[in-house]
Amino acid sequence: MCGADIVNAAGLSDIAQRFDEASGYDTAARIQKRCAMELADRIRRIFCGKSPKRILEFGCGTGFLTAELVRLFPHAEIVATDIAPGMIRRAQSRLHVPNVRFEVMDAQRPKPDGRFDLICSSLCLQWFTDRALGLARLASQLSAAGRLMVTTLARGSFDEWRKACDTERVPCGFPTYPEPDALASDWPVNGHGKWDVVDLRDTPADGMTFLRELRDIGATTPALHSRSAGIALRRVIRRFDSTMSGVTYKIAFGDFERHIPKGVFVTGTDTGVGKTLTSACLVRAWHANYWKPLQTGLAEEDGDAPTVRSLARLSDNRMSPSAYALQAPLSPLAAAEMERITIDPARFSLPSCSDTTPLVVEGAGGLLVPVTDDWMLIDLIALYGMPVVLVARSGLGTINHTLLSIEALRARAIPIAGVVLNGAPNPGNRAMIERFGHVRILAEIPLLPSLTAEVIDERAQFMPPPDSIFGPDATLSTSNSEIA
Ligand SMILES: Nc1ncnc2c1ncn2[C@@H]1O[C@H](COP(=O)(O)OP(=O)(O)OP(=O)(O)O)[C@@H](O)[C@H]1O
Ligand SMILES: C[C@H](N)[C@H](N)CCCCCC(=O)O
Ligand SMILES: [Mg+2]
Repeated sequence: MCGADIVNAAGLSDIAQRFDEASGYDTAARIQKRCAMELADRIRRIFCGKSPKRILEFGCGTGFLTAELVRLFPHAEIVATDIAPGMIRRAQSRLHVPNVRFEVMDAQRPKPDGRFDLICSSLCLQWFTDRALGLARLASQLSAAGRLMVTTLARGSFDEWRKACDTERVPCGFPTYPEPDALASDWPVNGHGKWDVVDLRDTPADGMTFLRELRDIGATTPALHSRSAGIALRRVIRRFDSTMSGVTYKIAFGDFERHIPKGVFVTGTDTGVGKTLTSACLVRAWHANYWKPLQTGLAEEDGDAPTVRSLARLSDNRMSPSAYALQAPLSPLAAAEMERITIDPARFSLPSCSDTTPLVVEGAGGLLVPVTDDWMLIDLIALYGMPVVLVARSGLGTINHTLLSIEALRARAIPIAGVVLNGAPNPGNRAMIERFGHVRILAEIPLLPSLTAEVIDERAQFMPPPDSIFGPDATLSTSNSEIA
């Protein structure tokens, strides 16, 4: 049950309130139970004997799937969430096990909570108002090869009811559920997903029972029970009862696996801090490809890609065009608004890269730079999951900026490869950042007399070897305690 929309006096969204009041859920939810069991069996087969360490379930309802997860993975840490507090209370009353933590959460805005090896949900996704964005946010919390496994309603669900409504020329009141192709296009860009649709038949006693049971599970939509629909509804029920023998649920089973490409995301404590310079050095040192997904300020400059191409002597086939190339020297959101463009953050597919050719991605400005009304640059970094190279000035003021940036990255469990200090060497600041940031200083770039390809050739020799970032003994900083 998900989907923050209109919020009532109790602070519950409209959808949350309906599920909060769905008192008869368990008895009416025959299909929900069958879906949860089938999804659990698919999860069992995918993990075949191995147990995910951390599991996030969203839209847990009264805990059908949660109970199966506990049975399958008794030693996993399970975080079971739902947008409706009433559902959480019922699930908690059903499941008293130490390895399950129940939380009220809107799955469309999942709160950062580390990495999960499995994120799963049964019959909740259909309540998302923006499925692609919601899935991208959830997939950002998957571990390196983590799985996102869900069920949702697909086109053709309740067609028997729709036909009765069409015959009686009455609006059917159900949303138009997506075709499998539409579902497929909503998979996040940080991995590979597939869907398959299974028909589940349900045989409620009659049309009135069908509607009442939908209400009992909180799954109805306002149009079905508005006053004015009363008379017309009785005609539809008569039509349904006289022509139909049951209801089909087209259940789409989704299975998505995260893939973290071999590369780094170069971000900084600020704009103008040396991200492009560092990117050019890394590209040169690693023979890497380069991408600048979000470029602004083209009214005043050529942009970072041409700069990296020239400084790192990069051929065109080693670069990809920016997803958005904007004129104003502003944040991507502000620059896009000036051009009446809406940035779609869930569709930034990474350019191809390979194990032999890593990818260097450069951000725009610092971490909390707005890209859309509810998507920051740091969310893009979390989505890709690549280790971060944080570029910071070397001089006074950098300790605060750098530790704040590290704190923001840690809060989202984004791995940090290390910090590049740019400017006149400052051993004191370096020591403070290492000591309080628990990060490696990957390189120090002094003030350079000029920026040429020859200077970059020379500086590239001081960059860390790729194996120290991507190899089996890579030391990425993932927590304040130590360099993992
Ligand atoms: N160590 C250095 N020595 C000399 N010039 C430098 C040095 N570092 C950066 N610069 C210059 O400072 C300016 C900003 O550097 P750069 O473009 O790399 O910053 P950035 O973080 O990529 O900025 P943006 O946020 O716009 O992408 C550039 O003109 C660059 O040539
Ligand atoms: C224009 C500039 N060079 C970058 N491309 C964009 C920097 C955005 C910074 C937003 C901010 O933190 O105030
Ligand atoms: Mg730059």
